[in-house]
Amino acid sequence: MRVKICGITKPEQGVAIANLGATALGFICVPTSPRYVTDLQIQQMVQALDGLLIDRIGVFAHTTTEIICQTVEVGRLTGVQLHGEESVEFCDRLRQGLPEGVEILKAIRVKAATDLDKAKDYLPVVDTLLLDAYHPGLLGGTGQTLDWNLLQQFKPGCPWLLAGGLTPENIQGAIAQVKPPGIDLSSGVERSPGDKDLAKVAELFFKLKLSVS
Ligand SMILES: O=C(O)c1ccccc1NCC(=O)[C@H](O)[C@H](O)COP(=O)(O)O
Repeated sequence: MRVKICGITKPEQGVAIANLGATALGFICVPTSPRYVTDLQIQQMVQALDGLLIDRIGVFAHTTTEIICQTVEVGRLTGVQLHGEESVEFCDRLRQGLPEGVEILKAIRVKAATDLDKAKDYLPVVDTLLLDAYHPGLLGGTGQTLDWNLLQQFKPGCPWLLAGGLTPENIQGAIAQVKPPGIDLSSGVERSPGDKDLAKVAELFFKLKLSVS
């Protein structure tokens, strides 16, 4: 299963989380976030990951394709997550500007079943969908779960990640109920915003092993 841990701000925590079994790390490139990191910080964190096989995803919202492409280059990112209200056309334009092979993930903040229909519009222009909880004042990292009952029939025809309020405590229930191909966690494995709790990350991977065995 794909496991993305998002909101990494410290090189040593990124390396430790990669070694615990994460398949992707997320770096928040949204200046209003308490987990925001600059291009240079991403560069240093990615350098510390050299030799480790792990996806490196920049998380953006409401910015320009030029800024995204620059961060991808400076930070040697393997993927870009769009976490705002980016349109299908924007994703298409971004694809033209990105180097070949860079993954595009589109986050959909799910308030109602109609949001899942909207998700399908992005299929021609993105590689992966990420379903997150809707919050009126925050874009992400909210610690809130979405209504998993809405996802019983969600089979978009592309890879997707379940996000929103996942923790070592609720992860087994989420997997049993939703059966997502991948998961994304941030605040559920943190001491404070941007400061990951490695004991919680280890507990997460322990619970995941129990879920698949
Ligand atoms: O995490 C943030 O601070 C953030 C800010 C602005 C846009 C996106 C953001 N996070 C995106 C993520 O992928 C989080 O992992 C996702 O929202 C789940 O967060 P959580 O509910 O805390 O597990």
